[in-house]
Amino acid sequence: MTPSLKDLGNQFYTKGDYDKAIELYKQGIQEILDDNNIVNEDSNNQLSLITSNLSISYYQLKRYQESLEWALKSIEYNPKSAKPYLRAGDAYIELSNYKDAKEKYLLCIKNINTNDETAKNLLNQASNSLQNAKMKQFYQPILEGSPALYDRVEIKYLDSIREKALFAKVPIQKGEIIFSDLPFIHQLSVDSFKLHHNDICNHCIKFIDSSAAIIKCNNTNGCKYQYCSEKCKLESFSYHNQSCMNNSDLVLSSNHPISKYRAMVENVPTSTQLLLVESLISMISHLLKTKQAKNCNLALGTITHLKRGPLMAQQSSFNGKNLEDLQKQYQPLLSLLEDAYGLKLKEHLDDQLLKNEFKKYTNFKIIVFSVDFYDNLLGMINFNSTSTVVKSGKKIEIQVPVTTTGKGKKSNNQVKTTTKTIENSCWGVGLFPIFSCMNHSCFPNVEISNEIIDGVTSVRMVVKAKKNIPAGSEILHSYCDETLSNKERKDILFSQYGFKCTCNKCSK
Ligand SMILES: C[S@@+](CC[C@H](N)C(=O)[O-])C[C@H]1O[C@@H](n2cnc3c(N)ncnc32)[C@H](O)[C@@H]1O
Repeated sequence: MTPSLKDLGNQFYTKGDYDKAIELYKQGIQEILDDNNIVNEDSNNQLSLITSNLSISYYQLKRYQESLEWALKSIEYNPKSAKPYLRAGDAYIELSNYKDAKEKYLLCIKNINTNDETAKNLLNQASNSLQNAKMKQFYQPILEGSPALYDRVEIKYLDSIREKALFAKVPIQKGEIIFSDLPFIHQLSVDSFKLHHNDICNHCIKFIDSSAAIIKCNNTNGCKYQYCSEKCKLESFSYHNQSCMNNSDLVLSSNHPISKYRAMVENVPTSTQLLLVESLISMISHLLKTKQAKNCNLALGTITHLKRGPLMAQQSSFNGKNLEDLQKQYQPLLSLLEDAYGLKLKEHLDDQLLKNEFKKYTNFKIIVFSVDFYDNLLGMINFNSTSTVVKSGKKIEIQVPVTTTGKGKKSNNQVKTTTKTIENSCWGVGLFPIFSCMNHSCFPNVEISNEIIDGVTSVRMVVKAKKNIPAGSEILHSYCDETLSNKERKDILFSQYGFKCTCNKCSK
């Protein structure tokens, strides 16, 4: 049996000769049309298959408009076939039309009506592509909005395990800065705030020169927040507004729920993360009250797209702790946040949009004060946040305790102090929109820091190539110290980030 023109085309397609494949597919179409004066279902099905192949051939040649046109033709010939919708969706993605891509992927999924291996693969491909379209619809405007920062990277959805990932769009040389990212929200550590609130901008964490003008927070009633510019003051409004200006007694009153919350978290190892949760809840509440967002997710903006999951459930599966006990531990903190930032029925909830945010449970609590939401915020911070170190460039002297243990069984410990010279720096934790799309590798190809140029640091996260990175490669950094043992890395990655690393180094 002589092979059909379609089969011949397929042979050239497999060899990567797409031009020749296109030529043969087009001849094949003509042959079917010439042979079939009367259009019937069989010829239409054949035409749908061959035009779908034409679409993918043009796609391979990066001729996306033609790829789309042939995919749409293929759909016309057989609207019940699933694959042409996938082809059309893929072409729409390349043409930056994410809305139509989403629609076509959904139609592809809807049209899959068998359960064999090919159908399962197609379903998997279409589901991943649908996620990719949704993700791109959100991230592409951010990347394109700041080309100076982000024009060397792109974000793609990989699969249901690793989800989003960051890729190099161009070849990158070792040592080059690939991109840098400003935090969506940032929290200074308790110690850094105590030590530095007088010499930094509370929003951008820049050390302010003693001769420069300092802009104070509007609240004259004791708030220690200060800024280096009106812009920083304005930008901090969404998260600082409620914890300060609406509560003029806050700083003075130790009975205020916010003061109590801060006092409760002050000495726990994750204090900075728990303070960041407070800032996030403050921000969500502010945006809901001022009707700038319809619901918590919209209030979270960019952060909505960060990887989330319940941290307590993660921890209980890691160390066998009882989930309910863990949740009970957090309940007092949550109640304080609700007292401080809760929406009041009469004052704020006359609006249908906000009513939709109500928990259907008791007492008209809104979802933001449910333990599940709090847990998801903790998970989101755990999976995505990164520490920042901003240095002033100067050294300072601090007193550190020296503990001397006297002789004898019941001797008293005498605490003496000694002077230590340290680099004057501020520690914090931030959530970064693009940076947080980067996956982990135990063989990272980038290193991260807060240093833009020699010795000058800021709260901006700077991602530098550790090796040459070819265009199209995934950009990966290590979530833990790569020199740790396999077991140590495995434990950190699972307990903190919720995944089991499958790289060659970990599988040894
Ligand atoms: C900062 S996010 C990275 C972006 C993430 N892929 C997403 O879609 O948002 C961290 C999360 O990504 C996933 N992840 C990162 N690296 C991974 C890897 N090598 N293998 C499996 N999952 C990984 C884990 O779920 C982790 O908690």
